Formats: sequence, C-alpha cells, structure tokens
Amino acid sequence: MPKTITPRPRTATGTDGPLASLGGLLREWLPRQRWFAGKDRPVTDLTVLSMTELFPGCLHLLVNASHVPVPTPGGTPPPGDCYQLLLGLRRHLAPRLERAYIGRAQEGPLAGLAVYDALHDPRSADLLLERLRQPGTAGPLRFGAAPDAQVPGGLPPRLLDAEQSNTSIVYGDAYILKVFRRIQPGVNPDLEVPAALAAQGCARVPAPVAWFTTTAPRRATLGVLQPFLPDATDGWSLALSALAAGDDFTAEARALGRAMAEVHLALAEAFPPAGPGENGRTAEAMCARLDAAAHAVPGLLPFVPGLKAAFGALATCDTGPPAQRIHGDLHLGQVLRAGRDWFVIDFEGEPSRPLAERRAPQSPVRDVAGMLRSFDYAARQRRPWRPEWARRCREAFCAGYAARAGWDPRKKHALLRAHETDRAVYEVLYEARHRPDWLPVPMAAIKRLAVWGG
Ligand SMILES: Nc1ncnc2c1ncn2[C@@H]1O[C@H](COP(=O)(O)OP(=O)(O)O)[C@@H](O)[C@H]1O
Ligand SMILES: O=P(O)(O)O[C@H]1O[C@H](CO)[C@@H](O[C@H]2O[C@H](CO)[C@@H](O)[C@H](O)[C@H]2O)[C@H](O)[C@H]1O
Repeated sequence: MPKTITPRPRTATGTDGPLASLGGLLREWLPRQRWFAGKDRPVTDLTVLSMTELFPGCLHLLVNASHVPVPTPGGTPPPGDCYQLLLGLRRHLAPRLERAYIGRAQEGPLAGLAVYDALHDPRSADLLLERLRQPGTAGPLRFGAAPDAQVPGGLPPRLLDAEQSNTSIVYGDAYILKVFRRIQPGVNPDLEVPAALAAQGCARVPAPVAWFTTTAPRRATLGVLQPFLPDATDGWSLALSALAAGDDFTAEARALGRAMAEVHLALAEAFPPAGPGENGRTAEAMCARLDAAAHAVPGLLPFVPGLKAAFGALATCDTGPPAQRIHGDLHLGQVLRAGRDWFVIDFEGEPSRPLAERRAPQSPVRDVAGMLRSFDYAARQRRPWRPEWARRCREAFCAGYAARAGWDPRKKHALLRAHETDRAVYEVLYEARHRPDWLPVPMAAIKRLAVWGG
C-alpha cells in the first residue's frame, strides 16, 4: 500500500505551503501521463526538487517520483525518476483548458486555484517562446540560443496532440519546441547531437536554434527549439498509407537507408569512433537486459534460452563496424520526408536507458536493426499482416544503407540478429508499460527470433 505523500520541498523560490497543496494533486495526475515511465510500479513519494516562478501564473517544477524498489536480475533500479512540469494556476479555467486540468489546490497560498498543465495554454506557450528569444536566467533555469538565431516573436503556438515521450509545441509552423518530460542529469543527446551534426554541415537533421537548461538540483537539458519542417510527413504515416493502398515502399526504404548511412557518417566525424565494438561485452549487456525484461514481462520467459543463443552468437563473431555515436531509438516515427528528402529527428535514444549509456558509442547496426523492426511493426498493423512487404522494405533499406556506408548490414548476420533481438526485447518492455494492446507485435518477433535460423 503506497504511503501518504508528504512532499519535502527543496525549492529555488517556493515555500512549503504551495508545495504541500500540489503534491496530492500531482500524485494522482502524474502516473496517468503517457510520458510517465513508472506505470508498472506504485509511486510512494513525490518530492519537489526545484520550483521556479517562470512568469506570473506559471510554475516550473522538477519533481522526483519514488517507487517501491523492485530488485531485478539487472540490479535494483534507481529509487525514482525526475519529471519536468509547467503548472498553470488560475482561479477560473477556460473550457478549452479542461483537458489540461490537474486539480484544485485545497490548502496554503494556492488554495482555491485551478492547477493545470501550462503547456496546453497558448498564453504560457507564448511566454515560453519569449523567454527562449531572450537568452537569460530565471532562478536555476538558463535560456540559450544559437549565435545566429533570429526567432520572430508572436508565432501562434499549437500543442502537438500525438501521444509521445515528451511534449512538443509548434510555433507558426516555423519552429517546434520539445519540452523533455523525464529529466536525467547531463546534456541531453537531442540537443548535443543535432548541434554537433549542424556544425558538420549535415543537413539531414534540423539544427537547434534555442534551448533551456537547469543548474538545480543538477545540470540538465530541459527543452530544445528547432526549425519545424512544415510539409513533412513521418515515415510511419507514409508506410501505413502505402500498406493501405497496397503500394510498394521499397524506393522510399532505399532512400531512407542512404539517408541514415549519411547521418551515421556525419556522426562518426562529429564524434570520432572509440575503436572496435566489444561484442562480448555488448552480448553480456543484452543478456542482462533480457533477464530484466523477462522479470517484468513473464511472457518472455519461455523464449529466453532461444534469444540468448542470438546474443551468444554475437559474442563469438568478428567485430563489425566500429562503435560510434548513433541515433539510439531509430524507427519510422523518427524520420520525416519533406519533398524528396528524408530527415532524422529525436536523438534522445531509448528514453528508459540511463543518459550515460545513451551517449556512449554503440554499433551503428543497432540503428539499422531499429528501422528493420519498424517495417515489421508497420506490416503488422493490418490483417492479413504483410510479411512480404516488410521483407522487401528491410532488404531495400539495407541496400540503400550499404550503397552509402560502404558496408552491408545484411553481411553482418549475427550482429544484426543480436541487435534486432535486443530491440524486440526493448519493445516488449515498452509496449507492456505504455501500450499493452500492442504487445503482440514485438512478441511475434520474439517468437521468430527465439528459433535459431528462423
Ligand atoms: N523538426 C520537425 N519538423 C516537423 N515535425 C517534427 C519535427 N520534430 C518533431 N516533429 C514531429 O513531432 C513528433 C514528436 O517529435 P519527437 O522528437 O519524436 O518527440 P518525442 O521524443 O516526444 O517522441 C514527431 O513524430 C514529428 O511528427
Ligand atoms: O516516443 P519515441 O519516439 O521516443 O519512441 C518510443 O515510442 C515509440 C512508439 O511511439 C516506440 O516505437 C515502437 O512503435 C512504433 C510504432 O508506433 C514502431 O515504428 C517502432 O518500430 C517501435 O519500436 C519506441 O520503441 C519508443 O522508444
């Protein structure tokens, strides 16, 4: 039984009073958000780590949600996760903000005020853009911009309503601000990598124009503004449309493979490779992740020995391409086609992994495997499912990749299979936590990959 929450504020600007009245409301609301990572573990405590009045009627909070510590074969997970919230406070909430409503504060100086998610409020979104246009500080918050940034004011904001890992606001179809939800200390790769690629002249990734960070309780990236590609369609929507129309998607998949190889080459220049990948250690890490996932999703248990065979084969195969910085969570939803070009977004990596792990050099095969899995996901969205469509897209993607990268992922069979297996294990965990209805999609791959030679 979770104990009663008593927030223990450590604040930049606040006092105990306001926080005491917010804690109970947040504890109900937080676990219902798509981006809340701890849905499978009850929240035992909520602590406000920092609170800053960003502008009148809008509080910026970093809160730590603690969970019952559940030991897993991979060790005991950290006691909690830190989330970024922007809370609006109003006496009367306009009907258009009802879906952002969190609750009404019952006590302290905020008593009687309606508390809501301020990112849904165009007025707050406006003021946030103004802060980004004028680099400076607010308590521990730091607002910075690229030297040549010239973001116009007054661009109308629009919240993206897609259910995502973070929350994004589009301004005047010219810029998009991603507000990170789960915050880990350190620089977020979704700021670090696109900035480094822009410095390399890589045009396949929108370059950051402004950002905001915090210094408390530790340094961390909180949000990034980048150009919005107004006429872009994401690869997932394009693939589903092609499937619905019975269209071939191989030309798109091949072009996407080339684009991804270009991004990998630019990444290798921006962050020089660390040396040959250590397959033995990678295989061990994959086995540990599988054990932890099977602990959380027992449906994986019967397949563990078969899946471990794929990791065992990785441990004994030749090194493959050098480890380098990669995208880390590549799938069809992370690529946008505008005109005839493919662009790549969202370099955050897999949100559930520690930041240090996401920023570490990894095999580029991991990204290839992510995209191959995504073709499989798309092909399973319709009945009867279309394995042949997926197979042809996978081939075409690899062919396009090989033409630009100079090496062919299909010739790294053991490496590719191990990474595909590891990715499918990640997906099982992701779907179990966030979209249980989708679980059969990665489970179908697990069943195939657990049969050696399948
Ligand atoms: N630069 C951009 N131009 C156009 N659309 C974008 C851009 N960046 C992101 N998007 C859209 O916003 C969605 C969410 O962005 P993403 O970075 O994947 O966020 P999250 O980390 O929350 O998944 C994407 O699926 C895409 O449709
Ligand atoms: O929100 P992110 O884009 O950071 O990524 C997370 O959510 C993705 C789903 O939105 C998830 O991707 C999985 O589902 C996709 C279809 O919705 C599919 O194309 C991908 O291949 C599959 O992995 C991703 O794993 C997760 O990190």
